[in-house]
Amino acid sequence: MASSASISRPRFRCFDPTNSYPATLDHPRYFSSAVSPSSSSSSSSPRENGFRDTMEISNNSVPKIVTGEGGYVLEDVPHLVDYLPDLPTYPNPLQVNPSYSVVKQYFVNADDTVAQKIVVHKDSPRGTHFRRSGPRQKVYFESDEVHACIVTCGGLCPGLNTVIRELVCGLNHMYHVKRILGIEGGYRGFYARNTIPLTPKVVNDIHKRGGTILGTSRGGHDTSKIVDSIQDRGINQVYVIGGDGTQKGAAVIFEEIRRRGLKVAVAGIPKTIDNDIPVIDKSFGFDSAVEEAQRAINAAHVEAESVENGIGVVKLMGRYSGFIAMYATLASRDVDCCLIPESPFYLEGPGGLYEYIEKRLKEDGHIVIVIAEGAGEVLISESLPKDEQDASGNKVLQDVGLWLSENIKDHFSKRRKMNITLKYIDPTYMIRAIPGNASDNVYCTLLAHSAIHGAMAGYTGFTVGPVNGRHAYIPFCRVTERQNKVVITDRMWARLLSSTNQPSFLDPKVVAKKVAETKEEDTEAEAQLLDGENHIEATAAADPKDCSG
Ligand SMILES: Nc1ncnc2c1ncn2[C@@H]1O[C@H](COP(=O)(O)OP(=O)(O)O)[C@@H](O)[C@H]1O
Ligand SMILES: O=P(O)(O)OC[C@H]1O[C@](O)(COP(=O)(O)O)[C@@H](O)[C@@H]1O
Ligand SMILES: [Mg+2]
Repeated sequence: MASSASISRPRFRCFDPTNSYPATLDHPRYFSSAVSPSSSSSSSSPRENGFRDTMEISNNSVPKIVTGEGGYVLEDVPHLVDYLPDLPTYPNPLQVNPSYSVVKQYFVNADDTVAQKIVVHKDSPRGTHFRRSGPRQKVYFESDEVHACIVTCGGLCPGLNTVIRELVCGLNHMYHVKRILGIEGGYRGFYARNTIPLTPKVVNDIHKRGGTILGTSRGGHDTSKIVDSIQDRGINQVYVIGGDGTQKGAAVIFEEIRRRGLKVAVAGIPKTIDNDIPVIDKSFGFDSAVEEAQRAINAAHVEAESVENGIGVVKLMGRYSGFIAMYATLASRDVDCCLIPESPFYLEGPGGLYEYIEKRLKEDGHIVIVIAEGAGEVLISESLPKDEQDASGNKVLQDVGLWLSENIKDHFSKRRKMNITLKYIDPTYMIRAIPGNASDNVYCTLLAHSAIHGAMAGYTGFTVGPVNGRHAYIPFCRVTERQNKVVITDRMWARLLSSTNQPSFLDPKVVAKKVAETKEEDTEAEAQLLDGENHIEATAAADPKDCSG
């Protein structure tokens, strides 16, 4: 728990192993939840800057938490020296790189951390922070010592190839790394497939293509075989691009590497078209997906308004989180109803979907409905029970768009005896297969560079990503402990409801319950900043979560 800033403590220095000067934080407490500050065995490890007594690092991989005054909390990421204390350091080659050496303050200050919550009240605690990403003065790898590998796992997402390209070019151009391997076909590729040597020439124009040149897969995460392969090949930097499942897999790989005491940095780059990874502002590929979805929505609208009682149904991706559907709806303005997993709906009776469709048909002559693939799960599983999982253990969903379309047709044609024309469009895989758009491509560069700087600086067991617009290193556990979801008691969903004029499908009692639940268990979700909003509540005190379990 965060300590009160008013408690008198000795003044410690916060050790940043990658800068030649010590950082200072007022009254930080460096501890792990499993090992008390006084019992840490690595605290006597010699450090090159001589600050070995200023902090304590656990030998166990538990959250590294620094607390400071005013409810300040730093949720730090692991570093190779946590378990390999005597590693030598080298000057960062960027110091003499003509492109970078002229950049004022190019190197990140050791004290820089990024606040998770930026809307605060006068007396709010300062709250959770993450280590700011970027190049450090010192690195823990010599350029010709680095043997990096890149793997892509899980579903496709626009921008995957751009991240691969930027990792290869960034490693090569900034740090002169020559040995970079592409692992084919996801995690199982470490032990069951060939590798591809990656050079800037090989990846030069792959960002113009959708998919991943490395291939991907679900399942097949065999930790010891993967780490054996890393060890056998002499790989010492592992760049893992993937979603929540992939980041969980990367966390286990990191733990095994740490257990074996290997000098191998593991960096995660979060990939999810669904935008379901928490903490980060948004995921790459999301903007591209929202943009591409406009074409399908537009087609549905054209079809629907060209006929009498035209109904257009568009299914968009979003297994558990309806961000693509919500943002595509807000962007399009042609959508009359958006259905997402987070907001339950019902078909029959007053306030139900059928009633709303009939109203729109009577008033406008047509209606466009966008439905996220995970919406209406309860309804659909009541009528079509199915309990399948994919190789990664994700639930295999039924086609909710088809189910909804059949039900609507049945209701209006057979029961209401209305002459309707319904067109169902499922553009999901067409959307997922496009290359990243311009803004995603720039974003992918920043993610790749953050990951490279972090690994070169000896950080490990981290995911990169922007938090309130500033790129940070986030411990794996923070991005895997829960899923990012649309908060339907938030203003963005209210904006959507007012833009479509659709019913909320919720009665006031359910809304009140949702508000209470949100406050209790999910204050962080409110800090998601896709809409630039941040809701700081009195309950959002600096209380670092122990996500080690
Ligand atoms: N809890 C877990 N522990 C280890 N590996 C996992 C875990 N969950 C998923 N994985 C692995 O991560 C990879 C990608 O996961 P998946 O859920 O398919 O996609 P995504 O990473 O996009 O969520 C798969 O190879 C899967 O075996
Ligand atoms: O058909 P697949 O490859 O299993 O993918 C379907 C799933 O992939 C996604 O696009 C992304 O999921 P992941 O982030 O887990 O890869 C989901 O929206 C969708 O449910
Ligand atoms: Mg996933």
